[in-house]
Amino acid sequence: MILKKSELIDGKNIQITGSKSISNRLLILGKLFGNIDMLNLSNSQDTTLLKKALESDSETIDIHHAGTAMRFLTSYYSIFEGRKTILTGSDRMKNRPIKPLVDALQSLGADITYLEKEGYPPLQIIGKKIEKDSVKISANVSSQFLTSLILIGGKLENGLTLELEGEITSRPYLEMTLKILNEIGIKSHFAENTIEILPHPENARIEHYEVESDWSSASYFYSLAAIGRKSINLRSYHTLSLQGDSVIKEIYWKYFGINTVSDYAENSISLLPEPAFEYPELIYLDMNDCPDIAQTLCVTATALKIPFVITGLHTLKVKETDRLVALQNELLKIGGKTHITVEKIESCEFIEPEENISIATYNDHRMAMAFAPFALVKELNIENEDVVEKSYPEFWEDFEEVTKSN
Ligand SMILES: O=C(O)C1=C[C@@H](OP(=O)(O)O)[C@@H](O)[C@H](O)C1
Ligand SMILES: C=C(OP(=O)(O)O)C(=O)O
Repeated sequence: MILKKSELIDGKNIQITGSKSISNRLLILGKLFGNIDMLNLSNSQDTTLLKKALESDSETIDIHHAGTAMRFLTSYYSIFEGRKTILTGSDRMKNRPIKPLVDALQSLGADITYLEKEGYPPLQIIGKKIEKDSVKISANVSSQFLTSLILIGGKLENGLTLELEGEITSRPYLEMTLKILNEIGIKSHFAENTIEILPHPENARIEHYEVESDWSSASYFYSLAAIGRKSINLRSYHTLSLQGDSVIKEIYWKYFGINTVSDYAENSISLLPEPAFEYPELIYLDMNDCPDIAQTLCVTATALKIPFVITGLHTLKVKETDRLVALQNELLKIGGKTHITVEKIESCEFIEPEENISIATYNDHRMAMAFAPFALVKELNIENEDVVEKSYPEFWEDFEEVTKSN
């Protein structure tokens, strides 16, 4: 899809649907502890796939590229007594690790077999009653493994205690899980390297839940506002968010002068660029807590030619693609020479963008959405633009709504 050189239109309103992470947690919890009537559920493909899986009686469940669905369903089917499930996904999913989660579940007594490569999907899972109540699990590969166990913890007779090994990655996602549990009445304790989930008290549940909109999706509008220096209004956002990616407010204020002003009555926020903002000489950030917005930030900084050093990114290698390599390849096309390590990306030099820019997207929705705002600088092609549907199916309509080509 060619994005012509564009400018931002001032003051447009965009409604983004519910957080994919919150929606996916609620879908699993609803199945385990009683149906939850959800407002503003995410319309992402990942959430739709999870919802369909939970409604399906088929033996084979294919969750395509949906990482959280893959991980959350592994524990869910492990305790689904009497159900045999073949849980599989896309080729990429078959190369995204799941061993720490499967090891933990097996040591709790679950019956899980690898059907192809050891340590990776597809899995055969025979659901059974889990009697044990404590397990060790490595916490530095993906927080989704821990969330998966936490979600079923309250369903086990004696609850579940997790002993986390190694550094904890993507921590706000764990805190989100525990806060949602608390909202439905399941108590937990998280101190140092131990997470304890108490058994679910009988009858505790929530019937209705209004999901706040997705902050990772909002990040692309922060990037547009930062590059285009015009305002955008987004709904439905609250000042207090369960999502770690809401830190985008602070990051884009500090480094790009984008002020986030909330309208409480409307549940909306306005992104207002500070006039005459002085850009920093260097952006130095650890994004271990918010890995999904790293691509957004790297593109904004490159578009504005602000040098950056971003650390804490070791999980990017095992997401929809190796995001560090993908970023390095594609940033070069828009004029950003970078150096990458296993957990870091830093800019080295800004050069002229290519004459005919064509951004490869590597089956990764966030590559497409993160690079789109560069159209405010120069025309570019986004290859396989449909990838956005994984998290934000109407992204291109919304992008068109706030921009006009010139
Ligand atoms: O729990 C979640 O909803 C998520 C956790 C994060 O994954 P990792 O913990 O693997 O970094 C994040 O990248 C993903 O998009 C959603
Ligand atoms: C990493 C992501 O998703 P998942 O791991 O759930 O596939 C994402 O949405 O950026």
